[in-house]
Amino acid sequence: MGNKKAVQDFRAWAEEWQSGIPERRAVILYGPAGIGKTSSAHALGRDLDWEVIELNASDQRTAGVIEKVAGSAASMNTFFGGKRLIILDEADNIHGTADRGGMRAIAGIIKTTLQPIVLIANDIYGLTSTIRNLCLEIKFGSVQSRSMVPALKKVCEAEGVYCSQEAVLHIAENAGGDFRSAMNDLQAAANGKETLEVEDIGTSGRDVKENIFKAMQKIFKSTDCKKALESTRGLDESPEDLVHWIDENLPIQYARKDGDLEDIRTGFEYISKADLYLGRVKKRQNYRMWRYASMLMVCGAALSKTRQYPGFIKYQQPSLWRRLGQTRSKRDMRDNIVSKIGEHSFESMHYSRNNLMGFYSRMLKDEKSAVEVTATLGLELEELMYLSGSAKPGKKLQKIYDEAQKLLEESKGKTEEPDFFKTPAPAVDNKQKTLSCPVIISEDEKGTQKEVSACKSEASDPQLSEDGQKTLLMGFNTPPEIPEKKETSEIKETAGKILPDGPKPAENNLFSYPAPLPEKKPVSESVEKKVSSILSKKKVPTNREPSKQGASDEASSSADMQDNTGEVLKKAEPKNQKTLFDF
Ligand SMILES: Nc1ncnc2c1ncn2[C@@H]1O[C@H](COP(=O)(O)OP(=O)(O)OP(=O)(O)O)[C@@H](O)[C@H]1O
Repeated sequence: MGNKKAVQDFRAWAEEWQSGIPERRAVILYGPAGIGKTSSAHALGRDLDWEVIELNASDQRTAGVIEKVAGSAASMNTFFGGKRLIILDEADNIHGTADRGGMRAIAGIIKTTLQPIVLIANDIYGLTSTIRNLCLEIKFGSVQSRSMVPALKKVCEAEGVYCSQEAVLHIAENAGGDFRSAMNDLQAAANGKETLEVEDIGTSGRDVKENIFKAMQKIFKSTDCKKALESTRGLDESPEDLVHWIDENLPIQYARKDGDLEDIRTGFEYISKADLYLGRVKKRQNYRMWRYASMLMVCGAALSKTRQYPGFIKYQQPSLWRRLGQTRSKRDMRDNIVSKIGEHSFESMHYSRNNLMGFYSRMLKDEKSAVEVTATLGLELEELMYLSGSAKPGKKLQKIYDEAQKLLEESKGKTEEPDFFKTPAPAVDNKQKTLSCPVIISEDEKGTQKEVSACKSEASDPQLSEDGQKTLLMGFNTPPEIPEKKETSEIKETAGKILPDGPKPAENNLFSYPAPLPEKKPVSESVEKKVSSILSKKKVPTNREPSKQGASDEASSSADMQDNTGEVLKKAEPKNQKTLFDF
């Protein structure tokens, strides 16, 4: 129903597929919701007897999923040689965290697909310009209410409900060009009825989008706060959207020829207070505070006028939304580049955007590094333009891009990164090996002692890569491997025999570790000092001999303490090792 021209173009594109591969392998059907875009795609598939595969917004549409489902469907022929129509519904919503990389994947598939692809979108600017350039764009318009009437009547007949002409007309007009809404309204109104009159619709009629304009009128033309609030209650707009409507239209409505801005100023003060509440709602997730926000924005705007503003005003949709829609593809492109940088540098999106993007952009200034950066990140020509800050894809950029593609072709199959980003392998010298592989004394079966490296031989050691590069694990002082059968005391003994130039093994003590502490005084000294100061104050014997005159309880406890400290002092060997006392 309706959209004749759009349907014709769509059909013509499909006919091209019947006889080969058309120049544009994919089509974008775009326009408002509920006007038959998805239905047209399915109808086309049925008319031409094509198999249909649909990926809609409820499916997770990451790059991986799209490549798996649409990619393989696009590159394989059907069993009987017919075509397979791939429908990507709500394609303008493929963004954000979950669908990251999805747009790139779609662009890649469109370039090489052997099967027709249909992208469906409400907002064409929600798609990247790369995708838009690859596709044929077909615009679908709202369905006119007079076109809806026969279709609604047909549905009534099929359902065995009598609908009066006025009732059907009323539903059609109320739908605002959205046939899905009209059908929903018809179903809601006719539910459980055999006849449907216009009065039945009055109560169940939907609050269509156009009502926002009526609500604007109530807010700006009257000073009745209650009525203004009521007009916003049944709207399909949350206070977060409504505030943009009021913000956009307040200065239009309260503009005065004499240039007096007082009413506008007062109105904006209320809007800003409402905005504070909206912020709190978001932060605390306390939606009860929406009522204060609504009250402030609606009543504030209505009561801020000091005089009446008669005459017709054409209320506007929030321009912020339009601007966001227009810049969305740019923001998407930036996020795509940032995600590639993040992937390459193992950094977050946030860090990559704020700290790294500038560096990568500078690397594009030198032609040689630009080719390598482009290849390594897998930049598209448009992304290259964005990152280099060029408005047009000049010859220089095109050359960089082409060379990067060549580089990628050449490195296909190789797993290595281009040299530019390769980390040079550190030289491995014998000294390093000695440090990381302590030598221990081990005894063979005959009781002969031998010096043995704690690490396995280089050739058989999995921690050493082929080119002799050290792995991460090797960089740390891992305690030497100890044969399982040995008792703990034996292990300690073996550990004690570690040669002086090798690192000391960590004692199995929660509070000690073998790292040298050069700037700190040796623990034992400080403990000794403390203890001797206590002892000198208490004047107690310095050994375990019992006091001849009978030591006081206090003194004996000090003696115990000294004894214990002696233990601690012993444990504190070697001197620079940290102990419990240090904490
Ligand atoms: N022009 C039309 N002719 C016939 N039926 C239509 C038309 N528009 C919408 N419908 C009916 O409305 C319902 C919704 O249509 P459809 O899903 O095709 O809309 P859409 O434009 O793809 O909307 P959205 O953008 O929300 O996906 C379908 O059940 C379809 O039968």
